[in-house]
Amino acid sequence: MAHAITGGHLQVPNVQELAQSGEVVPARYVRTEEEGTADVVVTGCPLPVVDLGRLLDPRSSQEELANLGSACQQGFFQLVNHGVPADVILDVKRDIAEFFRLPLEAKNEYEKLPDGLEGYGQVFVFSETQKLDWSDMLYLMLRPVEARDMSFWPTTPPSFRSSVDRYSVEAARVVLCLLRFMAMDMGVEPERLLEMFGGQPQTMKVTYYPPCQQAGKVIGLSPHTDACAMTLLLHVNDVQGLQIRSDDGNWLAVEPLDGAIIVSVGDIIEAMWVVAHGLDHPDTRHLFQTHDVILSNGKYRSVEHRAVVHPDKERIAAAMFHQPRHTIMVEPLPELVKENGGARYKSVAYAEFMKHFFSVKLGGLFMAISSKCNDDYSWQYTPNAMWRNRPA
Ligand SMILES: O=C(O)CCC(=O)C(=O)O
Ligand SMILES: [Fe+2]
Repeated sequence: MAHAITGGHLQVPNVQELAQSGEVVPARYVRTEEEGTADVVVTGCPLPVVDLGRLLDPRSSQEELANLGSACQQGFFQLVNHGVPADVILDVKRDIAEFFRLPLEAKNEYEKLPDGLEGYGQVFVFSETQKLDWSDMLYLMLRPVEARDMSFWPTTPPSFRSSVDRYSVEAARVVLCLLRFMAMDMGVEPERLLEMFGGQPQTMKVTYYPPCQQAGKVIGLSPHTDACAMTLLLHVNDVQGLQIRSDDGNWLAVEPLDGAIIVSVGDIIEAMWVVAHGLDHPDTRHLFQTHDVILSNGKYRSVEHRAVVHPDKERIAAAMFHQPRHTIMVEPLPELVKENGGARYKSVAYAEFMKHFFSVKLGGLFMAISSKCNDDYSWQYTPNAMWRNRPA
């Protein structure tokens, strides 16, 4: 099943080795102007800042909640006072950086299998002609804990596993906290939203961007939105490269505050917001009957972003992706249905919802992402339950 779904990722060269060889950058990595090298990049635009300490403090919570809501509508923000102990962050950064310094043979002990996602290597290469990203990655399933495949977890440096585990716990805590406040901002019962995130599926993708002599001609990570509910992004070293698409089509270069964690709203939160409020959105409109669609004023956004590389410095970024439970039904939250005059919506299995959402958005890429879930989480397609109409 997983094989049929992923279709297999094609083997491509290790980019770190390629960079070290000093050879001319192969044509498959070189982008044209149409492929983004001529895009306008705007610097010096700070991302919104959300203060978790202020959210948690009853004296400032209300004010900060409004700030969170507006940051989520922009899609990206930096989280300060997140409460993740400094040593947890330092340890995970140090161990990740050390892993990528290992010789190739040592890193390849954790090599990704051709039809899998987890492990060390390159992902999402489906065609011989596709342009390639100037990066390697290590991808691990972190939560639920029983879904971990330890054969992909490095044992060098020796503290790698415990550092990642400790950071995973902290990231999950922060996400739970943010979800609770997001629910308040959306006007839905926090427990109702949190229930969808029980078990808190979490994966980590560490991306290693080697320096590149032709940095302006390659892309470290192609433009995309995150196929998850919420991402926490940690800059493992001090080299910047994240860029966010602004409404006018230009790229905003992100310069995070010291110690901040970058949070991005993923496609699922955007979709849930769509479902919760019944927004008329081109990506999901086909999931609803026309008469089910009710327009609403605002929404959270999952914003396109990309990563560029530095001419002479390596860059490492660790993204923690958070998902809802895989067994949920995506359906309008009852309180909002009530608020919206008892509108009728279809309930749809999360798996099917995602399949449709991403087949529109990513041309099927999601199916690759979900493949591991099929094996480990008993991801169920229940075709008869998918499109049932709910009575008002
Ligand atoms: O490297 C970065 O800053 C971005 C990483 C990212 O967007 C991702 O892993 O999805
Ligand atoms: Fe991303």
